[in-house]
Amino acid sequence: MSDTLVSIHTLSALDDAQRKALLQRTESDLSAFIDKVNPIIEAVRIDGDAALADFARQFDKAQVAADQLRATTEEFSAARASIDPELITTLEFAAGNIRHFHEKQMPETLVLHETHRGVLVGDRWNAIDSVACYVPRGKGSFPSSVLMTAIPAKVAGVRKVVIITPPGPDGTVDPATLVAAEIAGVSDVFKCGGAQAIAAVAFGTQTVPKCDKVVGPGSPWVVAAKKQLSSLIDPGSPAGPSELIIFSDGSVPAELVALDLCVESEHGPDSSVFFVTDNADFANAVASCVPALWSRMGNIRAQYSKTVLSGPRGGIVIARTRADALAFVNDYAPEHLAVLADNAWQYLACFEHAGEILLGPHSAISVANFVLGPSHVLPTGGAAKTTSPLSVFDFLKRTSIASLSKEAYGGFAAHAERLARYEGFDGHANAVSTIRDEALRSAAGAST
Ligand SMILES: NC(=O)c1ccc[n+]([C@@H]2O[C@H](COP(=O)([O-])OP(=O)(O)OC[C@H]3O[C@@H](n4cnc5c(N)ncnc54)[C@H](O)[C@@H]3O)[C@@H](O)[C@H]2O)c1
Ligand SMILES: N[C@H](CO)Cc1c[nH]c[nH+]1
Ligand SMILES: [Zn+2]
Repeated sequence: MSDTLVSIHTLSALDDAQRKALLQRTESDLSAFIDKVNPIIEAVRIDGDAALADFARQFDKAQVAADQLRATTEEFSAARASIDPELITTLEFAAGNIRHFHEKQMPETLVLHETHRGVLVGDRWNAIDSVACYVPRGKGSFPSSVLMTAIPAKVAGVRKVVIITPPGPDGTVDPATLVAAEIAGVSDVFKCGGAQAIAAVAFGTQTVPKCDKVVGPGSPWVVAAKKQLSSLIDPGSPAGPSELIIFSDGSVPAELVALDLCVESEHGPDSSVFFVTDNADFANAVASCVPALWSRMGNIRAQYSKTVLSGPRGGIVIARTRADALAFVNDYAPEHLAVLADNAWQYLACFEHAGEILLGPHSAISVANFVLGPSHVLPTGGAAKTTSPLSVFDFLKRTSIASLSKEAYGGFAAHAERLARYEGFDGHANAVSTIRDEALRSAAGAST
């Protein structure tokens, strides 16, 4: 049994600075990563594929020749042949649910409202041209992230969807990642990861195409590179190290909370995972269940989980009152929020900021991570205060559409002219003055 203890943070005992520190994530201060990714970005800009091959050797311990960065059709076939057919069935099950959820999310292509007689205003939605989906492979492989990024992009209608993912030491892409790409309908998979992969799709290299946007989760190296390259490529919302807050009033077994604490904390030492409650006895019961669960995990995963749950970015937060507990969760704005309570729906209105809210003891975080339907790519680092989960809307943009009839025009032109004159724009004003009326009249006369 482990002698590591789960951190207990008593909210009422913290001063402002300590409470603020509890809200910090690894990605709250990226300066150390930014210093290191800048030369990587520059090398890819100058040397393209050759730099990608060098960095694969350096960071992924992989031998990938500069002219072999693209996964071949033979590699796709070999990947399919090498994995358990039941895993393929599961990937297809997940893909079906993800596709279904995102198809339901699609807006009407053209939405128009008649705000005055003869005045039509509205929105037209259409897809962006190209997107790169980053699929991590540092502390594990993530075929689920292929499905969670590429399927919403395809449903939205993006013409060019590519995948960038670090090669393994044998120089190939993780086989389930390739099969997931095939299931998602993506055939362009490139063997590059980390900051260098983000630079590759931002600049374009001899092999990797320049893309309009990059989405997908990643380590702080990836998040830092997205930030540095945001003037060249749309970096989407940050999806950095995984985060989870579990809220419970104590109406479920303590072991359930402990099980879920071990979910996102096993991603890596840079994750952030808390159980927040106002029930101190229940908190202690949860803390005492966790070590037995660590002993049922592999060494590396248990070590990551211990590091997170016994450190400053994890453990149990005990609030004096229910309102204090809920306020802490909203200040934190977690990526995932699990509400483990018998009557979980009663708390929904209390939570304003979270990437995802899972209600009730059967809405398991692991089900949502892998197969439920909504994307597991969610805003981290507090970005859930202003941004949303990855969805079809990340791959769509709106254009305002408007049309005025001849009859409606008159009711608007004089007002427009008045404001134009006030703002000092003669050209604008003339274009809706009697000069336009005369031009329109003479055009009408010419056509009769
Ligand atoms: N927020 C979300 O939606 C979401 C979803 C899934 C996963 N995640 C998170 O994604 C992350 C995945 O991280 P990962 O490490 O497994 O894979 P990763 O692919 O993001 O990172 C590995 C890459 O980082 C680069 N790297 C490693 N060490 C480096 C160094 N010293 N200098 C420069 N570059 C270096 C290498 O290029 C390597 O290929 C995890 O933190 C996980 O929690 C988040
Ligand atoms: N928890 C991740 C999102 O934060 C998703 C994931 C994929 N695999 C395991 N977990
Ligand atoms: Zn996870």
